[in-house]
Amino acid sequence: MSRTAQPWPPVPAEPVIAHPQAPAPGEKLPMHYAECFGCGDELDGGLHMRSTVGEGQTVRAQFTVTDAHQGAPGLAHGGLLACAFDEALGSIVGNLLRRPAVTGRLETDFRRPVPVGSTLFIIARLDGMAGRKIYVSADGHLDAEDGPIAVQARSLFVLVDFDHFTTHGHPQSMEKIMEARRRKPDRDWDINP
Ligand SMILES: CCCCCCCC/C=C\CCCCCCCC(=O)SCCNC(=O)CCNC(=O)[C@H](O)C(C)(C)COP(=O)(O)OP(=O)(O)OC[C@H]1O[C@@H](n2cnc3c(N)ncnc32)[C@H](O)[C@@H]1OP(=O)(O)O
Repeated sequence: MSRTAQPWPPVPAEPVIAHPQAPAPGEKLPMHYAECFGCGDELDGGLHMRSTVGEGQTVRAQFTVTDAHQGAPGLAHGGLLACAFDEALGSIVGNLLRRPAVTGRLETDFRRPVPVGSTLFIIARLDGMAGRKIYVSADGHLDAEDGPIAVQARSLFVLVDFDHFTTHGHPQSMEKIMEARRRKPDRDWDINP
């Protein structure tokens, strides 16, 4: 397989227009679900990722690799690194568009080993949209925002209705999220706008 860059987005795409009430640059993003493996605080072995909105339709997320995240001894498991990118990319779509979406496709390039104890500084960006398809990408820098790039990812998210989660997931878990959001109405989602 060639490492030559393929065109991205892979189809003609429009710029993404952020929601008028999207969080502003500098704003810290809350976890979206306490039991989320990526950002939730109720799972001991989860990634416990935290993110902040950056300038120019970006989100900055950090993932610190622990012993719970190993593949080879002392090194992060590639699947967990992909998970960290899924979280960061889902976070930029969900928070800047404020519409529900799911990952349709996620591709990763692992360029350097990521040791236990290191922190990946992930910068995710919105690259374009075509109908329900949202194209996003991210770079993961090792141990500093300007550190060497260890992992890169490109992803397609597909906008869905809230029914997606109640039909295919656990309606009671969805209710837990909605209840938390009712307590913070400024963070309410546009449902089928
Ligand atoms: C999440 C909680 C929400 C609560 C809100 C709180 C705030 C949250 C804020 C932020 C946090 C978010 C953080 C989360 C991060 C993690 C996200 C995940 O890991 S999501 C789980 C993994 N993903 C799945 O489980 C999807 C499973 N797949 C599906 O359900 C369907 O395949 C789906 C919805 C993706 C598409 O199905 P269709 O029937 O609706 O639509 P069709 O027509 O098939 O696709 C639409 C378009 O997309 C293209 N497409 C779909 N999949 C593609 C693929 N793999 N490659 C290329 N194109 C694809 C198709 O070709 C089509 O394109 P054409 O419109 O015809 O041009």
